[in-house]
Amino acid sequence: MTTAHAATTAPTDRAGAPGPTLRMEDVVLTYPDGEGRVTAVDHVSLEIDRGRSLAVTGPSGSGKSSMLAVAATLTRPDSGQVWLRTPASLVDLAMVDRARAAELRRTEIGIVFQQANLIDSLTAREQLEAMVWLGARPTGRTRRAARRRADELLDVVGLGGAAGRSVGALSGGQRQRVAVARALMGRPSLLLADEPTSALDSESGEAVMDLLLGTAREFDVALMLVTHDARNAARCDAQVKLVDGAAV
Ligand SMILES: Nc1ncnc2c1ncn2[C@@H]1O[C@H](COP(=O)(O)OP(=O)(O)OP(=O)(O)O)[C@@H](O)[C@H]1O
Repeated sequence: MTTAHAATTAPTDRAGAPGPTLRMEDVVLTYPDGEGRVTAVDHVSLEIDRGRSLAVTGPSGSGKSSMLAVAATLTRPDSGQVWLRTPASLVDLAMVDRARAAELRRTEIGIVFQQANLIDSLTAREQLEAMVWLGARPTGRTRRAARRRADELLDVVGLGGAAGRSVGALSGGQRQRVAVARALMGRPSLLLADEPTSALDSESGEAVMDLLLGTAREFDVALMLVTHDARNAARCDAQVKLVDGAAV
């Protein structure tokens, strides 16, 4: 079994102790396929430390998105452990129920997909603020805090001047930068990005990569990047290549 590392510290098993932010151990994921099952992830292990980045590469159908879906709590693996270490807890994502998974996706796990999936009628700022309303009934204080955080993050992604513009009026690259800002709203420990630049021209794609790698370092977030682009993969601290679901 090969373990891909974007980690510098030894794993330990206590919350609060040093160790990788994400540690996936011997993960297996299968899907129903006619009478039988297809193995999408085949005994894969990997680690990512806070502030570090890991690229998951491999040919089409090799299991990259499935691996990310497991780390995102969107799919539960058949077996294996998926340890997420946050400042407050150490949790096996393979074991959490749907409600806890949804809470973790709001607070500890930021996700960016190929398409930004924004609500066009909202402004960039509202798009980010909506992340907070999903978790709690807004009060005056949480409203002000959400607005402050949204504006800070829009500044970080270079869209401070566009906070009040409808996202439907933004370019593809700008929309993806809003999606990155939205993924950071909950102050996540883990940022997951699935082909975040493949719908963009090379210049916008590079800007989004700069942003993802820069924010991972700056905010001490562990970044998993699914990509088929060798240049993007080479910019990450480490890489794992999947072939037929297995790390090679
Ligand atoms: N919901 C599903 N039901 C059944 N099989 C699936 C499902 N999702 C993925 N698979 C299968 O699992 C395997 C891995 O798919 P996955 O999408 O993870 O690969 P990928 O490397 O991300 O591919 P791509 O680069 O084309 O997006 C493939 O054989 C795929 O057909």
